[in-house]
Order: sequence, then C-alpha cells, then structure tokens
Amino acid sequence: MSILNDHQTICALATASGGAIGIIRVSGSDAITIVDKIFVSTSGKSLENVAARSVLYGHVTNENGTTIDETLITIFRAPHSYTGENSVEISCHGSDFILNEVLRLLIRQGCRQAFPGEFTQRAFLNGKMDLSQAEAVADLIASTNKATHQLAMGQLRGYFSNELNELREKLLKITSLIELELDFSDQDVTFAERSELLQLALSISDKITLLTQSFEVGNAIKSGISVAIIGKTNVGKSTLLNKLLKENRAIVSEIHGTTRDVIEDTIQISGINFRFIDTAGIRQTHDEIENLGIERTYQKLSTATIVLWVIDMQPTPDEISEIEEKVKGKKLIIVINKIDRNQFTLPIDTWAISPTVILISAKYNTNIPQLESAIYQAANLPEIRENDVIITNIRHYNALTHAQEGINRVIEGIHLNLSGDLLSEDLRECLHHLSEITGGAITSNEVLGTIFSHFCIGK
Ligand SMILES: Nc1nc2c(c(=O)[nH]1)N(C=O)[C@@H](CNc1ccc(C(=O)N[C@@H](CCC(=O)O)C(=O)O)cc1)CN2
Ligand SMILES: Nc1nc2c(ncn2[C@@H]2O[C@H](COP(=O)(O)OP(=O)(O)OP(=O)(O)O)[C@@H](O)[C@H]2O)c(=O)[nH]1
Ligand SMILES: [K+]
Ligand SMILES: [Mg+2]
Repeated sequence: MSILNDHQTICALATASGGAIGIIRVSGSDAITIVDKIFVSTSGKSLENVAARSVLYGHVTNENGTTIDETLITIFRAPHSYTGENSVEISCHGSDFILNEVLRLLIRQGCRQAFPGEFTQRAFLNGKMDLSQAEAVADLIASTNKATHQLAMGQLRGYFSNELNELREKLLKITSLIELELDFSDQDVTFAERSELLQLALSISDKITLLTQSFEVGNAIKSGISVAIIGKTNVGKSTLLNKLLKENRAIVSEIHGTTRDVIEDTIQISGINFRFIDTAGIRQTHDEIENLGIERTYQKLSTATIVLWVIDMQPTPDEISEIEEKVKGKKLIIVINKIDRNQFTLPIDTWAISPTVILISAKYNTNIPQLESAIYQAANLPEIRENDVIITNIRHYNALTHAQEGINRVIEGIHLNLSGDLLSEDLRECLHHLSEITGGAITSNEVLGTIFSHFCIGK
C-alpha cells in the first residue's frame, strides 16, 4: 500500500474477532456527522451538540430503521483525539455479524475502510506523535514480555525522540555557528572556535555510538535469543527441548537419528524470549534424509547465539577440540545429560576455552532451572532501567549509522582544517539522517507505506 492522504473519514474494527465487545473506530472530519446518521441516543440529542469526550448510550439502526445493536459511543473532537481528527468509537456486542453490518452501514454513509495502521499514520501526519513513536505503537501491541514491553513503552513515551532532539539541537548549534561564519567570509572572522566545535562533534559522535551499540541488545530482546541444542544422536536433545518448553513438542525415542527436521519454539526466561532449536543428532550415516537433517544442524549452529552442546559420555580430547572448533564465536554451555545414570567430570586442562558446564537429567527434570539461569547469564544482557534508550528497529539503526558517518567526516574535517562550507555539508547530512528517524525530514510515501502497512487494521 502506498499512503493515501485523502482526508476521507475512515472506519475499521479496532478489536480482535471473538471478544465480548467489538469496537469500531471512525476518524475524519465527518466522523461525528456520519455516526449521527446511524445512531439514535436515548436522550434524542444530535451528536453535533454533544460535549467532546462523552459517552452516549443508544442504538445503531440501518436505513430502514432496523436496530442493528445496542451500543455505547464515545465522541472525540479534533484535535483532542488519538488521530487529531474528529473521532467516534462505537462499542458493539462482539458479534462478527453485527460488526460487519455496522461497518457496511458506515461505508454506505460515506466512510472508507481504513488501511492497516492508517489511524496511527494520521496521528503521525497530524503531529500527535513522531515516526519513532508511531513505530513504538506497533511494537507495544506486539510485545509479549516485560522486556519488549518496557522498550516499546519507553519509545512511545518519547525517550528516544528526546535524545534525538537533543542531538539535533547540538548539531544545529554547530551548523549555525559555521554557517554564520560563511556569511561573513569576506571579513575573516571566526565565530566558531575549532577546538570547541571538535568537542561538540565528539560528544555527538559518542552519543550516536552508544545508541548504535544498543541495537545488539535491543535486537536480541525484540527478536528473541536463539539457542541451538546440538550433540550426538541419543544424548537427549529432544528430551531436553521438551522439558524446557514444558510440552512434548519433539519426538523422543531410543532410536539413534530420531530428529530429522529442526524444531523451534520460544520460552521466556526472566522476561526475555529465548528461541530453542532442537536439531538432528550428529553422527556418520549413509541415510540420505538424516544427512540432510545434519546439514541443517550445522546451519542452525552457525546462526545461533548460544549453543547447548549435550553430551552423555566422557568426551575424548579429539571430541573436545572438535566441539571447540565448531562453536567458535558462540556462547557455549556444555550440558552433561543423564546424570541419573552416569556422572563424569570434564578435565579443565583439555579445554582451550572454559565453557559453562551444567549437569542435568532431562528425563527426570533435574537441574533444568540451573540450566535456564546459565542460559540467561550466557545471553549477557545488561540490566535495563526504566529510562534507558535502546534501539530495537533496523530502520533506526541504519539511520544512526549514516548519521555517524556524517559526524565522523565532520570530525575528520576539523582535524584537516577543512573550510566551513564542507563541514556544514556533512553536518546537514548528519542532521538529515537523525530527522529520518522521527520523520521530521521529508519522509517518502514509500517509507511511510512500509512502516504502516505492517500494522494491524484498526490501529
Ligand atoms: N478506546 C480506546 N482505547 C485505547 C485507545 C483508543 O484510541 N481508544 N488507544 C489508542 O491507541 C490507546 C490509548 N491512547 C490514546 C492516546 C490519545 C488519545 C486522545 O484522545 N488524546 C487526546 C486527548 C488527550 C487528553 O485528554 O489529555 C489528545 O492527544 O489531544 C486517546 C487514546 C489505548 N487504548
Ligand atoms: N536415563 C536417562 N535417559 C535419558 C535422559 N534424557 C534422555 N534420555 C533417553 O535417551 C534416549 C534418546 O533421547 P532423545 O531425546 O530422543 O535424544 P536425541 O538427542 O534427541 O536423539 P536424536 O534426535 O536421535 O539425535 C531416549 O530413550 C530418552 O528417554 C536422561 O536424562 N536420563
Ligand atoms: K533418539
Ligand atoms: Mg532428537
């Protein structure tokens, strides 16, 4: 969808199907006039005369005077609404039939069905929120745990926007000093002491670096941290997956090579999503399908952040170096399984790296909480406080990276004693990329289209 900014009054169902109550949202300059035509209040008042933000009880009736539902409606008057436009919310009984009838009636009376995200898009276009806040609305709806909720809530409340605005003010200060100097270039005056400019530019660069670096954590929290369960056949990988998920997702059997396809599912540990990936056991085999499964094991191993390498026997030194070779760059946890049957130690001196070692019995559910906290520790997440700004959005990350390049050229330029007009160009570039995040810069319809089309209808 490309964005349509036609100012027509739009309507959509704002709630999910199947609830006790269904809310239809109507927004646009004719919202109140249109709903007035289909709504009969018990008081008999015309909606045009009703005070803003009041709730009325009454009936929605169609053109023939047939009652469709007994409803409550809420009236908002521009600019005091979510979208900044006149808006009405119609609370109906949650029947799909009723809700569709009311929507069709609204459309016959002059509304258009809203596109996904169009209410929030209008809130953005009407200055109710900036673009990063609008994106936070979608993240908030999608949030599934404390961490993703907190990050989205902070962004919605404008913590990120505030930091960006501070950065932009600093940049504008440098830019205006330099540009003022250019205006007086024939008089050889210096308004902007170069060492002072350099300090400012360095502090901007540092701040942008912190924001960009936070993306690693932000992205991990938002997408979930992937944990691959790897090991030889029959060591108990699928049994472990089932115990972690508290659900019998994977087939367990005493037959070697039971798991062929990769099985993935997510659980929360201390409010963070971890995505567990059970894989085909590694062994030499002539079974073509099993070999395809083992290939996938290696693919999953390469993309995982954390690896649980499951063993149930004392590994030989060769096996240890093989494991170390394969998990290079990953957080490794050695899981010694089946301690109900046999226990052994892993001599420290045979390891080049010193992995975390957890002893469990997957079958008898022994030490699973200990393993979970080891996994949480391995994720190495910083403690996130209420007001911390953490980037979770790749669009923001890209814009910050470009802004960083701009400010670095400025720093380099100051060192090289470049002229003011060259510095100014790079400063403007940096400013432009920061404004892209909040949508202050001219944002193309294509960009808006991609952002809002990922919203649900009615948002
Ligand atoms: N029924 C209902 N519940 C909802 C929403 C909604 O639109 N309708 N929201 C939608 O996402 C969220 C709440 N967000 C909202 C944000 C602003 C305004 C609003 O009317 N703002 C006016 C008045 C503010 C005020 O009274 O101080 C304004 O900004 O001028 C409404 C809801 C979640 N719950
Ligand atoms: N005694 C004991 N047996 C276990 C334990 N964990 C798993 N097993 C058994 O080990 C056998 C293999 O378990 P699976 O979970 O299928 O092993 P896997 O690693 O997924 O095997 P593949 O998918 O074939 O690679 C089954 O018979 C399990 O019941 C344990 O902690 N103790
Ligand atoms: K098995
Ligand atoms: Mg298995």
